[in-house]
Amino acid sequence: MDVAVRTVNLRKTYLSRGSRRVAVQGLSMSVPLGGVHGFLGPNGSGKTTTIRMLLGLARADSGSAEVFGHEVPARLPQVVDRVGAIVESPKFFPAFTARRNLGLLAGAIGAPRARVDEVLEATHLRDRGGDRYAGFSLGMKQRLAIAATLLKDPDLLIFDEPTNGLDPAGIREVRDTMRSLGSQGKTVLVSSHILAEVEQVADTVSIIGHGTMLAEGRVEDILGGNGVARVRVGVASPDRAEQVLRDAGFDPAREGQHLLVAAEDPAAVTRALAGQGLYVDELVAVRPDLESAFLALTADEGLGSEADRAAGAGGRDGAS
Ligand SMILES: Nc1ncnc2c1ncn2[C@@H]1O[C@H](COP(=O)(O)OP(=O)(O)OP(=O)(O)O)[C@@H](O)[C@H]1O
Repeated sequence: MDVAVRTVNLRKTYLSRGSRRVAVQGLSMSVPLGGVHGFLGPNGSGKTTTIRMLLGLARADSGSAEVFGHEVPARLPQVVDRVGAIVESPKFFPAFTARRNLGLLAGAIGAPRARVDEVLEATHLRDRGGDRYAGFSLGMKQRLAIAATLLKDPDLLIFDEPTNGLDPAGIREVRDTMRSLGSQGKTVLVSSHILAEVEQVADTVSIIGHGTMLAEGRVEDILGGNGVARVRVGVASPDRAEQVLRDAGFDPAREGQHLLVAAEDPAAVTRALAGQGLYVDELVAVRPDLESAFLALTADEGLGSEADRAAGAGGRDGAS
C-alpha cells in the first residue's frame, strides 16, 4: 500500500508536575495516499501529540515516523512544502479582506498571487473574498484557514479537530471542503473525537485510545467487524414486547415508543413477537455506525468516560 504517513512504535511521554505522562505509547499507523483519513480517539488519547510529532513540533521518545517516505523530523525540510496543516487557529488581520489576508500569506511563502483566487474557489469562498475577515462566520474563518494551507498546493493536509466549535452548517462546510480535497487526490488527515462527523467524510480511519492503535482500515471494514446490526421496532405494546423479546434472548432497549434490538436476523425479532400475538407495525434497520464500533472497541478499556476525559484535559504544562 502506498502511504502518505507512517508511524512505527511511536512513543511520547511528557513530564508533568514531576511525573511522567505517557501521551503516545507504541503507535503504529498508516495513512494511505489520497482520500480522507479520520484520526479518531477520545479527548486526551494522543491525537494532537502524534500530529505535532509528524510536523516536527514535538520530539518522539522512540519509534519512527515518515511522511511521503521521508523520515521526520530528520528529513522534514525535504517534505515540508508538500504538507499543509492547521494545528492551532491561524492568525488573520480582522480588518483586512479574506483576499488581502491570503495575498499577504502568499507573498510571505512565495506562492504565486494567482493561487489566492484558486484557494478561495477551492474552499467556496470566492464570493466572499472581498469581505473583511472580522465579519466572517466561524465556519468561513475555518475554511479561510484551510484556504491558507492550500496556498502552497500541498499533497498532504493535516487538520486537528477542524470542526471544533462550529455549528452544524459550519461543520458541513468544512466537511464538504475536506471531501472535495480528498477526491482531488490530496491526502487529508483529520483528527476528531466526534466520530459521527468523520464517518461521513473519511475513506479510512485510525481509532486510537490511550495512545495506542485500536483499529485501522476502511470505514466499511471497521463497521463490518465491530459494528452491531440493530433494528428499531415499532409495536402497539412496547412494554409487553420488551418482555417478550427479553424472554426470547434479545437485549432490547427502549427508545420512546420504539424498541432498539441488536439482531443479525430481523425476522427472528418479528417471529418472537408474532408468536405472542404482538404484531410489528414498523421495522427499520439501524445501520451500524462508527460510534457503536468505537464503543465496542473501547468497552474493555474504560475509554471515553468522563473521568478519562477529565484526566486527558489536564496537565498540559510539560515541555514538548
Ligand atoms: N505539553 C504537554 N504537557 C504535558 N502533558 C501533555 C502535553 N500535551 C498533551 N499532554 C497530555 O498527553 C495526553 C495526550 O494529549 P493529546 O492532546 O495528544 O490528546 P488528543 O487526543 O489530541 O486530545 P484532545 O482531543 O483533547 O486534543 C493527555 O493526557 C494530555 O494531557
